[in-house]
Amino acid sequence: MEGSSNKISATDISKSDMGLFQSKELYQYILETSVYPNEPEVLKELRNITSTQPRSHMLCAADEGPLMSLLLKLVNAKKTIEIGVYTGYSLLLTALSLPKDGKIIAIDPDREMFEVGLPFLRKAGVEHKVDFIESIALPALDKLLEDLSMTTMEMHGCITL
Ligand SMILES: C[S@@+](CC[C@H](N)C(=O)[O-])C[C@H]1O[C@@H](n2cnc3c(N)ncnc32)[C@H](O)[C@@H]1O
Repeated sequence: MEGSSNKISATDISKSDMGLFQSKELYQYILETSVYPNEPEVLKELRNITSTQPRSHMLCAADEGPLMSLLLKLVNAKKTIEIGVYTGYSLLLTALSLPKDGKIIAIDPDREMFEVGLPFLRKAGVEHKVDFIESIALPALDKLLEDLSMTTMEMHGCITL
């Protein structure tokens, strides 16, 4: 659609950030009347701490949380992989949305930022669901696949230990 009037120009960037709403006022209204009042306290605390950290623009938007949580519950997710943790807002949100025996493999090369959010995972009582891997994603995913095929071979009796 090159040249079409639907193309987003640099000056429209902030408008495009509003997604479907296309109005800062409406977006603000939805945040204040629906999103923030329903955001669990521990997520609110993590959001506030994260706003004092370097690169806090990377934090996931508050209105993405309820949608992610709904989708995780709809598909009855038990195991997830989080690629790109930062301080762990979406990680904590996922951990709160999974059942008690749910598991998350969380991958990020930046352990320092993960540790900013770790006390909030503990406070919410969901730390046991998270297995943090300090790495960039691709080699960590390759290793997970390798381990999975080893386990499958063991299950089928291809390897004797
Ligand atoms: C946009 S932030 C993630 C936001 C986070 N999900 C949240 O809810 O706040 C991106 C993160 O990806 C990490 N990252 C960058 N390159 C990566 C890679 N190749 N593999 C895994 N994580 C990576 C960065 O260290 C950073 O913490």
